[in-house]
Amino acid sequence: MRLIIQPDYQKISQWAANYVAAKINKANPTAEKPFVLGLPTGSSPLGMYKALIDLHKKGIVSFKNVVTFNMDEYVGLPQTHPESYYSFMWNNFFNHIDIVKANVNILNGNAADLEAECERYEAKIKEYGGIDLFLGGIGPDGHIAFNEPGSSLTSRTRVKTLTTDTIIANSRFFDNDVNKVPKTALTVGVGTVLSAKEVLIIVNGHNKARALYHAVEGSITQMWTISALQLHEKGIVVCDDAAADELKVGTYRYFKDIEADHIDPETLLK
Ligand SMILES: N[C@@H]1[C@@H](O)[C@H](O)[C@@H](COP(=O)(O)O)O[C@@H]1O
Repeated sequence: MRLIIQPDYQKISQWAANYVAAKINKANPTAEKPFVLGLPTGSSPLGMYKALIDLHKKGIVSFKNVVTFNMDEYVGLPQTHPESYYSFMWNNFFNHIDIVKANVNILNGNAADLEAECERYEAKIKEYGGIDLFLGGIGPDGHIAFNEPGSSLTSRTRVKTLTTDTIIANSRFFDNDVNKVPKTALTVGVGTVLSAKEVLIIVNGHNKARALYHAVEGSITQMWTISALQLHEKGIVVCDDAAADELKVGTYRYFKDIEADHIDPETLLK
């Protein structure tokens, strides 16, 4: 696992955006062979989306031949609801770049048959030959997508019941009213994320420090589903100093030291 520690949120957002843009450019995608990107919602990736929009506006990256698969979606929330992940993605990212609408894939939380919807999603990812780069954030309890504590580390896309912790955390988007937060969601599995060729996770803020500790220094456990990233060949975590608060000083210095020799993705964009 690579752990990139940056001083603040602005820096991690820019680092992640540069990395994504450099990957897309390197792949030189075409309509026949698009670059397949897995995408998260939440506050963690917002800065990266802004930075990617900026890179697009400067003509540094194009999403024309990029296919996206979102991680998750609430069940039963109308697509047009301002807090649906569909609205989030179009408002915060897709409306501002040159993505082709048909290349955007978001789970349909209003499908008549939710299980069939999940199977369709996995099959479609396979049709594209898998996800090239899966981006993500984590919850304070270490969940990735909506893979709550106790989720199988080999799970695939399915319906999940949200924990009280997640419902409380996400109520900030629903007038702070837990009763307005959907109780279930469709989510890719931990196994779906781990099947991607590469995974990049953004972690910021002190409230994620315990989760980051479990991700980096803890044992692999279903109770902190992000810890499964330790099994991935190419897992990258980009975090800010505040999120690194629970790491051992030695761990912090170790990653700072070995990352010092890595190429800054910004240089790949010039
Ligand atoms: N399903 C999403 C996750 O994908 C996200 O990582 C998490 C953290 O959100 P935030 O980035 O807002 O802290 O929230 C939700 O539960």
